[in-house]
Amino acid sequence: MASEQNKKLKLYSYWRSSCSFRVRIALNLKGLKYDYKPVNLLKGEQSHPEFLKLNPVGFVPVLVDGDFVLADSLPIIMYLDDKYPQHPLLPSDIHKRAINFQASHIVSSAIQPLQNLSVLNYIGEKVGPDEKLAWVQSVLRKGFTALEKLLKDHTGRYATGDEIFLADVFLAPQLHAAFTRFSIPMNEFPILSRLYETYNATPAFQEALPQNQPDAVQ
Ligand SMILES: N[C@@H](CCC(=O)N[C@@H](CS)C(=O)NCC(=O)O)C(=O)O
Repeated sequence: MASEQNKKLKLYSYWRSSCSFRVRIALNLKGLKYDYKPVNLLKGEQSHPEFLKLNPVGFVPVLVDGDFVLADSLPIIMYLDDKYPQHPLLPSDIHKRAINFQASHIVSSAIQPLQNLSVLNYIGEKVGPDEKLAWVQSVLRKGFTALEKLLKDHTGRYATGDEIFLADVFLAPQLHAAFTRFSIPMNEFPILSRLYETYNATPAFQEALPQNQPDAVQ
């Protein structure tokens, strides 16, 4: 039954999309196989009419489970967590659970939307191409400073203790982008840097890395 269900899962993803990367980590943690459907954001495939039928807002990721179509990484991950209980992504302790949501939301509302491709293209056109990196770095530093403060009383091997939860699924892609693409020095953020090293040594995260996806451009 489980393997029949797994065959139906399709993930519309772009290799460098941090939001897609979150879902890939969740799928890997739960041991779910899926068909990878590449959407080339640089070619504007997210705005093609066929893709807009799946997600009218024109963003990856989109999960298709049989006839059910779901967009946006948080609802997708929560759906997977409800449907596939193996490796729960939310702790049972209500405070730890709330901290997981807070950390995830810092990434998904105070960082990622401000450095999305469409925002950077707009800044590049209206303000100037040289301003893009400075803008992203200021957004990352503000968000990461908040995350360091939030996590210092909760962190263990992973963000909120010694088990992998939602906060880790959201943090890993953002840290990867910051440290590899946007030249944020790792030594500015010691807790986040340590977590980043741990994620890079954890198979479910390694397999979800951008460079390990079928549409990766090396
Ligand atoms: N809240 C959404 C955001 C989705 C999103 O911003 N996706 C980006 C890639 S990480 C995208 O498709 N960008 C295309 C564009 O800006 O045109 C989620 O978490 O999935």
